[in-house]
Amino acid sequence: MREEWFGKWRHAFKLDPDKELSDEALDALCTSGTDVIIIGGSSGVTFENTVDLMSRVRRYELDCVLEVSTMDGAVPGFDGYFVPLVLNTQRSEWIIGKQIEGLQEYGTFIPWEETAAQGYIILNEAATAAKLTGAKTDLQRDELVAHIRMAVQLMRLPVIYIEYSGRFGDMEMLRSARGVSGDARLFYGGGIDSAQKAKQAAEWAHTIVVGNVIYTDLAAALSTVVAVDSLQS
Ligand SMILES: CC(C)=CCC/C(C)=C/CC/C(C)=C/CC/C(C)=C/CC/C(C)=C/CC/C(C)=C/CC/C(C)=C/COP(=O)(O)OP(=O)(O)O
Ligand SMILES: O=P(O)(O)OC[C@@H](O)CO
Ligand SMILES: [Mg+2]
Repeated sequence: MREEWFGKWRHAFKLDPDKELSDEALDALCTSGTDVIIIGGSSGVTFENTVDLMSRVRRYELDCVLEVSTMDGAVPGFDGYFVPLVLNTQRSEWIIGKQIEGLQEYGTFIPWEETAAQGYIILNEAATAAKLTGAKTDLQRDELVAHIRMAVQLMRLPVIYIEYSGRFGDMEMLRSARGVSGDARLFYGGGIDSAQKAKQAAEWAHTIVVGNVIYTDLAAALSTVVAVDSLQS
């Protein structure tokens, strides 16, 4: 299997174009030793606020990739692109509908070597993304495993994203996910707001993603980078 452009990341900060971030905070994040800045959000993402944030991150050496979550927010110039598909919803528009519309619009311009699908499994009912997509968040362990087998073995998705955005998730669920993640990279995000939680999640996920705490407690956000440094992938 070829080495993917996201294949070595252990830690990512996710920045939301719809939220304010000072230059000082951005500097601290971009020089923290994190592997990548992911730009993405599930609401209020526009072309303008995405370009603005991208150009601010571009002042640093660090890779900067976009999770495309709205048609408006598909902006050229990133190092890589993720296209999310929500696997645990019955609403097909969030599995392939919007993505096909996106391909109709931008298909010719997509840098395929640096573009990958992410199989999202959203497990926190209070997350904006869960409400937006009508995700079935109360999956039992065997249902989770079946979703991941579907994604990895049948759909051959390169990334599985266990999403608890807004709260720290069930690490036993994450452990089960890792057990069947096969050749896919397993991303985990949700409620990581300390070095200890970062370590716990990084025990099972290939890549941990830290989002909301950036905007409430920058020092705590920064402490999550060092916590993963000391672990093997
Ligand atoms: C040259 C050029 C134009 C380049 C662009 C190339 C490119 C790759 C284009 C893609 C075109 C395309 C396929 C577009 C489709 C876009 C689209 C609308 C896809 C649907 C995505 C989707 C399933 C969205 C649902 C929500 C979701 C899963 C978002 C992911 C991010 C996320 C969960 C962020 C967390 O959100 P947050 O706001 O922080 O949430 P909380 O409030 O809970 O914290
Ligand atoms: O914002 P938090 O809860 O850290 O979650 C990170 C990320 O998974 C959001 O998509
Ligand atoms: Mg958020």
